Amino acid sequence: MDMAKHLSETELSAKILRHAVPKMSELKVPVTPENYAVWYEYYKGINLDLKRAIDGLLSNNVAFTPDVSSSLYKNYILINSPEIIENVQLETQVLINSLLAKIGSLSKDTSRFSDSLTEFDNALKQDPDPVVMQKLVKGITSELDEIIAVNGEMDKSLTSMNEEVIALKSEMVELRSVAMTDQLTSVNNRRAFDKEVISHIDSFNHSNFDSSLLVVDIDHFKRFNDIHGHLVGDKVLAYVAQALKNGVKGDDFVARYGGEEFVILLPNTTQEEANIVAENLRQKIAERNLTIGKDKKLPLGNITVSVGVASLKAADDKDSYFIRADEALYRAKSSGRNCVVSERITETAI
Ligand SMILES: Nc1nc2c(ncn2[C@@H]2O[C@H](COP(=O)(O)OP(=O)(O)OP(=O)(O)O)[C@@H](O)[C@H]2O)c(=O)[nH]1
Repeated sequence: MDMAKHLSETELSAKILRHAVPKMSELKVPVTPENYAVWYEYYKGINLDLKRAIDGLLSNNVAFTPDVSSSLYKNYILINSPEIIENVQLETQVLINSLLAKIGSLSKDTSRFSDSLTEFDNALKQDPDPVVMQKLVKGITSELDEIIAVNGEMDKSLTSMNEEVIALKSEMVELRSVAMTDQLTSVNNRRAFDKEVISHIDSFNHSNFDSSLLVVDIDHFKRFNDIHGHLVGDKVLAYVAQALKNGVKGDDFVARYGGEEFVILLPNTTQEEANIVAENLRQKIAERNLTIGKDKKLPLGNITVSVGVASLKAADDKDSYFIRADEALYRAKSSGRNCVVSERITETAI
């Protein structure tokens, strides 16, 4: 085989090492620099006389005794290419260094293997004792097996860690949604609104767009509680929340601000457009005659809401924005309820 073709020096050294060391071990040839030089040259395929000699020995099943090895070294290496020993040592060191660099990036489980390689590298530099070299090669082989096994385990634990992370992520998403949802009405809660309005104002400051805010309050809600009890009051709250949610677009953000008060953030909506949205919501809720009881025969009467509208201004923060809409709501209540009032005090309907 001619390994010298198409390979870089390091690739070639690695390839030769992978063939030479097991073969030497199989033939019980100690891994000394001299012996390794012989087998390195054999697998490199350039020293044709040496190749012929070894192939002849192999096909005749001749044992590679120390004498046989020594005469191969003297007759085919020392005579033909005495510089080969130095080259082999150099190339082997280059190979070991590149292996060390690769292993350095793996886990600490492989650090023992890296220590063994360093030891092997040092031994090579110091004209080593064959017995020590053989022991080192054996050690490296068995540690390599161990690393392969450890890496298999590592793969498994990485997979299960990955699964745990995915499960944890979905739990986090669920928890986040519970933390941001009003349990009674299933719309966003006050905390979610505060977060949303802050990021909304932040985007507004970066790229000026229209934004409007509705504050919606159920009229005389106390009466529902007083006449029908808190449980019916809760149902009315849930009904109004869903009516608001169903009455706006996907980008609009409906939240229960507290008690019987809701807020709706309308991105890309002018105040005039917001007035129309608010008026539509008010009408839809007012039109419906709610009934309660087992067979839904007990009339609950009409539910009405009052709405305050404000539009976002450059100097606004979340509080000033809300306060202007809430002041408009206060005026709507003062004007007789069941109406929409914008911050410019333009009443649109009763
Ligand atoms: N059932 C129920 N009632 C609530 C809840 N939160 C607040 N309330 C009640 O909502 C009522 C609000 O009453 P008020 O603030 O006087 O307002 P109102 O009766 O709606 O009157 P106006 O807003 O002036 O039209 C109070 O009776 C609160 O107890 C809730 O989660 N469930």
